[in-house]
Amino acid sequence: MAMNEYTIALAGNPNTGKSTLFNVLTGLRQHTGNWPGKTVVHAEGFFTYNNNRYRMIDLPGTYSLYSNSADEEVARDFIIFEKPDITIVVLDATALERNLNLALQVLEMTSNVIVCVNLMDEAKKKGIRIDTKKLAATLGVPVIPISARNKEGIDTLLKTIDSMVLGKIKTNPITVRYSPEIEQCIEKLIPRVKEVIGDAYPARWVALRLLDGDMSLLRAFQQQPLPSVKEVSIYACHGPAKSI
Ligand SMILES: Nc1nc2c(ncn2[C@@H]2O[C@H](COP(=O)(O)OP(=O)(O)OP(=O)(O)O)[C@@H](O)[C@H]2O)c(=O)[nH]1
Ligand SMILES: [Mg+2]
Repeated sequence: MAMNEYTIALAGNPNTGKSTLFNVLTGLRQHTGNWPGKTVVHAEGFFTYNNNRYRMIDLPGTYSLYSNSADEEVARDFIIFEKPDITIVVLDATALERNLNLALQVLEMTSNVIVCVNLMDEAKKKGIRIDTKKLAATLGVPVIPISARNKEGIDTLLKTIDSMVLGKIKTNPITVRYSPEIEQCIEKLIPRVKEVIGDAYPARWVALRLLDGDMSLLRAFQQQPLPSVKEVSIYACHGPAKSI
């Protein structure tokens, strides 16, 4: 029987152990180091588990997925346009608050997310305790504590990946709510966004990016085989125009 192939993207802040996890899962030797910005373009590797084949993409480490740098655009475009079956967000257990920012951004983009809280060994040494069950309930996606360097938690991660691609795990990602003014704009924009780009992209996230004036995202959309997104951008900048 032919194996199904699924794509998994690894996202996270710089230096959280993404490449270390990539190497553990794929058996490859993607270069790792303890300084930020190591993975510049994404690397690809493969592994099989429970009769499924997985293509892993090690995305560059970023603090956000707006359009501040080439790295952020690479990571953003992969998640939005390549639509990985699963995005694993790798967090540093010793800097959870800062790292969760990126996790929330990914959860606005896709619901197929597994959060890995890495460097649990370091957190333990520092006396940091993390209630991963509570975090999972709050975020609405699985949260797995791991130590990639010590290969701890990998079995649970693999089982969770397997359950997710088989549809046995239904996620319910938290929705970040903004000020009433912004929420009103989002509400107005969403139907227009859906009209232009259809259901293939997360409309709420696109609306938010438009409200932020993210021209780089518009350019990325214009390179996709889609109707022009000009109308939506005009709407985002000036409110409802007569011609729309
Ligand atoms: N103590 C400990 N160190 C880890 C663990 N996982 C990774 N590291 C170390 O953290 C450093 C960064 O790891 P990388 O895998 O290069 O991190 P990265 O997220 O790929 O970094 P960028 O590509 O720059 O975004 C390396 O020195 C790793 O050995 C872990 O579970 N525990
Ligand atoms: Mg890396």
